[in-house]
Amino acid sequence: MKIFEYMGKYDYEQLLFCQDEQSGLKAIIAIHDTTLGPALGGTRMWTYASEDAAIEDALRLAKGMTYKNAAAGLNLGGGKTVIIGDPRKDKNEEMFRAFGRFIQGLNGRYITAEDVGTTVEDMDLIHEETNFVTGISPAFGSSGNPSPVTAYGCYVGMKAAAKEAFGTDSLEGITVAVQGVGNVAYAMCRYLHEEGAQLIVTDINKEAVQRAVEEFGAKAVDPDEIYGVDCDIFAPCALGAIINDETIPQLKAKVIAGSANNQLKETRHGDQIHEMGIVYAPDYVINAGGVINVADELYGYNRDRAMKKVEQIYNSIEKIIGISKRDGIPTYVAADRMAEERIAKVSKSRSQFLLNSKHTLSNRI
Ligand SMILES: NC(=O)c1ccc[n+]([C@@H]2O[C@H](COP(=O)([O-])OP(=O)(O)OC[C@H]3O[C@@H](n4cnc5c(N)ncnc54)[C@H](O)[C@@H]3O)[C@@H](O)[C@H]2O)c1
Ligand SMILES: CC(C)C[C@H](N)C(=O)O
Repeated sequence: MKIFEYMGKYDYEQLLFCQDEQSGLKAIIAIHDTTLGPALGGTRMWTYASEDAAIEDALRLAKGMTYKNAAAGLNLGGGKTVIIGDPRKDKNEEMFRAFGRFIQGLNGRYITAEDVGTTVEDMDLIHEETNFVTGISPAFGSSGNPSPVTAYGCYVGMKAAAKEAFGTDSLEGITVAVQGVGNVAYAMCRYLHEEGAQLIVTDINKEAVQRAVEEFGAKAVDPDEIYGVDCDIFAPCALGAIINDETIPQLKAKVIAGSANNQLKETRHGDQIHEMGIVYAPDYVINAGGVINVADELYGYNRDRAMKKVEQIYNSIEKIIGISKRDGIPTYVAADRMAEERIAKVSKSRSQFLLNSKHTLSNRI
């Protein structure tokens, strides 16, 4: 991979490779943009097919966090970490403590939290070495696992998208096909079930499927079948790049609204679903509940305040659909514009000179 070429193309600030022989830590921290503030983004632990695949994932996810944080109105930039390894077998205390020390070395440029493959317990270990970590245990006055809050944000965002497609935001009697019933989707399915939606689920983890079948009366299908099932809403809640050339022709849903990051394999796939009349809730807008929740820790965690902000995801999705219709552009473009405009405006307002302790004039203060 031509790393500098890629970083230059999308204007990344920094990419760090962190290695600790004793614990087996191999981590890649990507910082995309810190115009709005320190980069906040989770740590993913995953068995990547190659080092290049891990680097690309870290970079793509970090950029997504820049847009997510900007669109959510947070004063935070975008970054992400991937740890190469199997979260079921390769974790140990030393690994997360070593990782915490690397984060501490960045002196606040990057703040981490949970993502796929990492847990509150892992964040607590990182917290032994640095304060630049969120999503730690409620025992520390923190917000804990972000997934249930992400799920709530997805649920309200899905309702806003449904209103556009079906004329009502009630999900009663609506059929939702859910890909991946892990931490976020399990909690999201509970909201959907309570509102009377019919669920079709799939997961590569049979126990996760069984739980959804037993608790929510969901119908189970094989992983390859989920794209083509008869449904009103498709909710991608596993990994990225699942809106692609193979899956789009199979889709019967009128709405795509789910928690997965980087759902569009390429931007042209966003154009394609727009032309098909599918209402797409942009991934980083609908799944911002978790980051909104953990970011509140930076001010001293207040759950009511955080949940009020998460409720706003409904309005954000409505606004983006409005811009998309007004300007005749796909929703993913409308969301990108919203985020980019905010970053550009803040960048401009911060361009004036401000004296700090390092400047030659500082002894005149
Ligand atoms: N956890 C959060 O707060 C949060 C916030 C924002 C975005 N997200 C994104 O939402 C997605 C889900 O996150 P999560 O925390 O629930 O992760 P998770 O690991 O708990 O759940 C993902 C589920 O998807 C399943 N899966 C993986 N590949 C699959 C496939 N090919 N077909 C079907 N199922 C498959 C896994 O077995 C797992 O059960 C991820 O893309 C994550 O980045 C999560
Ligand atoms: C900060 C975390 C809650 C990040 C989360 N995994 C996301 O992708 O938004």
